[in-house]
Amino acid sequence: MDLYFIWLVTFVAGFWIFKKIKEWQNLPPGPWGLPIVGYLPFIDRYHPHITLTNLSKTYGAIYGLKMGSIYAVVLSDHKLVGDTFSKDSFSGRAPLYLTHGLMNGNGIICAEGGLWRDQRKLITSWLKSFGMSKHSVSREKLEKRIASGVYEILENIEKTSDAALDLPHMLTNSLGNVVNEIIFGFKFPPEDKTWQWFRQIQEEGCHEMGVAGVVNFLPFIRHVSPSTRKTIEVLVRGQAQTHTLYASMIDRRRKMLGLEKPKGAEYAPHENLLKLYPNGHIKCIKYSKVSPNTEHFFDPNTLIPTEGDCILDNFLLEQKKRFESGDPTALYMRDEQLHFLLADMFGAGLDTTSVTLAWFLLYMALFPEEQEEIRKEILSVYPYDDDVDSSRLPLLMAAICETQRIRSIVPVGIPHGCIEDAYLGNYRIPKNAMVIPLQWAIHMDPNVWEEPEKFKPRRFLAQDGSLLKPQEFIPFQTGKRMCPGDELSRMLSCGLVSRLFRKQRIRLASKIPTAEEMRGTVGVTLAPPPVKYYCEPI
Ligand code: HEM
Repeated sequence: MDLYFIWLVTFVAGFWIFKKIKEWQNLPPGPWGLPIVGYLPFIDRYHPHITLTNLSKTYGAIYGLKMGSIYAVVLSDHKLVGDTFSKDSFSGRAPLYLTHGLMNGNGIICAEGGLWRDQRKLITSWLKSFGMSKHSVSREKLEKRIASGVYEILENIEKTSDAALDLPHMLTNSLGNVVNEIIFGFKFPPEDKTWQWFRQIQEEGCHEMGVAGVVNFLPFIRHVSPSTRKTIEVLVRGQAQTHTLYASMIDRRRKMLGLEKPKGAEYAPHENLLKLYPNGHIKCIKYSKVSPNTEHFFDPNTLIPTEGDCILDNFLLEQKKRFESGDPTALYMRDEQLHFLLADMFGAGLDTTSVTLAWFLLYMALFPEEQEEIRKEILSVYPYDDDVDSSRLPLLMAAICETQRIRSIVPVGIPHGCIEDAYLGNYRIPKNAMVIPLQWAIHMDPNVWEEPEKFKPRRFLAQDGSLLKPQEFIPFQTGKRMCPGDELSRMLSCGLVSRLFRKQRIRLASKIPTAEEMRGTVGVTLAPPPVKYYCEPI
């Protein structure tokens, strides 16, 4: 009996070890790491995309490595990214602490499964109906909204003659109001304190999320590192603060539409936030890791409501419909989800577009001859100040594409999560693996792009002068979760730059950034060095 038992245990253990070795053998190749932390200590904290790109030169277009508690698979070939991200198995999000832990799978960026599919369908169709598709009837209306935001910037520039301007900051403020109209249905008044506060929370949040990178992979770090604990505190409080602002916008927009909050849609913190200050004012506190906390009171009635369609109204109307009809998917339309969705749309839409434009302005100031050529194109196609169509300005669009290639604003890409055990070719990808589409490696591959470190907008032009879209160019990624705001961002960038360049010539007021500064600063996005500009009227 004893012998039989020993034999059975040995057999089961042997089988288990054999199975594990087989599984391990089928994983993609990759570097060894240390126990617990994996390869994390060897990744350049400030330029992780460079370390990962260098590894792809050793291990190939697909490799795997342990990053703390997470197994990551890195893809550095556009075709592999396309094939992988078109599969349902890879449509999840990586189980990172900051995304899963802080967002709880709410919103759209961190959502998965039924919630994600439902919200993505809604967002895509709403964006289209607002004019964000090439042949939409409402496109003209959207162009006009964008134009009005741009005039605000131009007026501000004209007012500040001869001064060195923080142009990216000015652009973000005005662009932000266009995005605010589309998402919330409100604009902030010019120079509004609460708008600055809201932007600062967003900017510091984006920066801190990058800095806190390691906590994503080793969540226990927050219990031992006071600095990481403080970062998380700032992020959590910042989130609560912005939710206060959303709560007041939701309340006001609901009243404007004459809607009641459906029973079952309540979000407890929302109710409490609005009860805090009976006169309806909001206490806006700015928690910071780098400066003392500040506070001010905000009267939501100062927000300027807009006429056009917005995501918030569409959500509220859909919410009413689903709750009234007893649709089981009403579950996806609760106020809690709405708060996270608004935050996602604002963050995804504004930060990405303004960082892209900030890099673009910098390259335009560094390459004045390209700036002149682009201006010539704008003035020849649109001699009068008309609504602009990006397809008629190929050189301008080529320069924007080249900016997005040479400085991928999300250089490691936005990772996906593997929702079930799956295979890529012969490699086994385990459930919960993080799949990284390494944009930097793809956009800087010398086998695809000649002299990849050189800024050459014309690489995006065909011989007949039309705009080329090489398949290796994936700033918005590809597949099931591809950015739904790509067309909006093109419309915003083109609408803004074409009007700015027709009126102003820009040049650097700060000293030329060093090669090191031109590498950018990694947060959620790769930010350019902060520089100022002179604008000279044409
Ligand atoms: C230059 C500007 C932009 C860039 C480079 C960019 C890039 C990206 C990337 C790389 C992703 C991840 C896609 C994936 O997971 O496979 C993404 C997702 C997303 N983007 Fe953008 N984006 C930009 C502008 C916008 C704008 C203007 C909006 C809308 C207002 C927007 C809304 C979103 C949303 C909602 C998602 C999440 C999609 C999902 O998880 O299903 N983005 N974006």
